[in-house]
Amino acid sequence: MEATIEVSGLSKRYGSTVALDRMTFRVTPGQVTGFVGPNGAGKSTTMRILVGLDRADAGTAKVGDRSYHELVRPMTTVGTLLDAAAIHPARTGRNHLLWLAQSQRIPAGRVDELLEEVGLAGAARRRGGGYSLGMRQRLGVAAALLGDPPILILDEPFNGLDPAGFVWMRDLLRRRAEQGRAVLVASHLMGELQDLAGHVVVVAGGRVVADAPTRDMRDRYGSLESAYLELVR
Ligand SMILES: Nc1ncnc2c1ncn2[C@@H]1O[C@H](COP(=O)(O)OP(=O)(O)OP(=O)(O)O)[C@@H](O)[C@H]1O
Repeated sequence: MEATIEVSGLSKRYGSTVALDRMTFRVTPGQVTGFVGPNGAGKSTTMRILVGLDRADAGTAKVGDRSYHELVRPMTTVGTLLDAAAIHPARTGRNHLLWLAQSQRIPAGRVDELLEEVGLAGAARRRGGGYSLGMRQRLGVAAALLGDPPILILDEPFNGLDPAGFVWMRDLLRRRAEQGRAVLVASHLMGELQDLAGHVVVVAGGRVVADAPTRDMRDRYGSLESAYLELVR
């Protein structure tokens, strides 16, 4: 299986709202790809469709050459962080991960390994409902990494993290990309992405307006932020 994400001619409407309008791009392994665009541009909708949480009206969305529904143990192909708040408030962080691991036949030992890696070992036996936003985010990352997937799809992974958390997240994403994984990161943090992402897909109004190496955008516009502001005007 090739660690790629492929979105082709993806269209989606919610009533009279056009969320996606023939969205098309490809994410290749070995680098972080930034996914940027104004509020409502269609980033989350694209990601939700990629991981089977929503259905497109037209077009295809593939992870590792397959649509999400065709994956037998999806968490071993694609790790997702879309909504960090999506944890059962009464369940402990550790039980949340254990339950996910069990559903995918992932060894339980992996859970404690990951709790350690995301810095939640000390809070693992506390209820998720009492977690701060940053702690939920860390738990969400642990869930995404559980199946050691070659593809990661993360929506605003820096949300709620403290400064040390930023450094940690940056290193984690960079390392995963260097290992040859495909890493798609939606974010509004242009400064962060300028350093982290090798490639950027800019979207507006449900379609791609630019798809280029970050270096090219920086060379042409001075910074990723200037490129963004120019491109989505
Ligand atoms: N479940 C839904 N019902 C109705 N409209 C929706 C739904 N989900 C998304 N939309 C609409 O689709 C469009 C794209 O939204 P989407 O959440 O994908 O944007 P986004 O790029 O992720 O924005 P943000 O940067 O604010 O997260 C918006 O106009 C939004 O209002």
